[in-house]
Amino acid sequence: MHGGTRQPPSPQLLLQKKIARVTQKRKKSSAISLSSACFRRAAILAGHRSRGQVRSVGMAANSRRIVFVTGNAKKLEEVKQILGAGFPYEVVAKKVDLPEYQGEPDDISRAKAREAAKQIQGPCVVEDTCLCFNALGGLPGPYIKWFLEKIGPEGLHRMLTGWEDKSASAMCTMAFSPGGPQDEVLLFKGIAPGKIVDPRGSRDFGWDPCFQPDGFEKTYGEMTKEEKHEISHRGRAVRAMQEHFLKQAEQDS
Ligand SMILES: O=P(O)(O)OP(=O)(O)OP(=O)(O)OC[C@H]1O[C@@H](n2cnc3c(O)ncnc32)[C@H](O)[C@@H]1O
Ligand SMILES: [Mg+2]
Repeated sequence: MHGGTRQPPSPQLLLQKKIARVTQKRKKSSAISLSSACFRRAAILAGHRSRGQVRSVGMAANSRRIVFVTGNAKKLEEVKQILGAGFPYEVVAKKVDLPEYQGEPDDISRAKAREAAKQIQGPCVVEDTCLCFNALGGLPGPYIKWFLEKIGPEGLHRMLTGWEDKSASAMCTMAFSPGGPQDEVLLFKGIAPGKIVDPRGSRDFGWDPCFQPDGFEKTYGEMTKEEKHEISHRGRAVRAMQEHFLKQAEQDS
């Protein structure tokens, strides 16, 4: 027996329990596919569609699947790892090179999701990642891809020579489009504060070796995937999206 003070269950544990509950319910219900119900529900909530109109959109979506549109294999790998085996939908990847939009991160994510939905002709999820340097007023932000491509992780670190403030934040925005051009896009965000350091660790994925999250002595590049996902921008955003879909699935089952 312990002395009475019980730790509250962690958000991760609560999420796992929810996944188990929804998966169990899904097994019991053969009448309707959860993913189509989920997509319909999201479209009803998000768009301005009647249940009848939405039914056809839901049915067009492949049953029990969420289409994740990205041109980046590493992102896909991480999203699948974060969702884990317990997620009641199969994540299907569609490799499409989407335009790199300019502007504010939320607007970019919405435009990207709408374009992806147009190209694949149905509901889908996209994600956009920003790396924002506080000394530079948030830049490179959504343009990090080009900076990384041209100057690499060393160059990103060197960009802050002359600035005392090395702090930065990594931001991931997952965006779900129910499929229609006028449908509202749902956004799920995850932010990880940290700092830009001289690169250390694996160079397997983007700017991982030069980003050290707050509270850790390791860069993303030095962390195991599990360590990274626990606290990363993507881990946070994907779990927020996962909670949303599980809630919808629970309500619809
Ligand atoms: O097709 P999409 O999904 O847009 O894939 P992308 O590679 O073009 O991705 P972004 O437009 O979101 O640009 C983000 C850049 O940051 C990199 N990146 C994204 N997530 C990262 C992470 O967790 N760790 C390190 N680098 C990352 C990625 O490789 C890109 O160079
Ligand atoms: Mg991109």
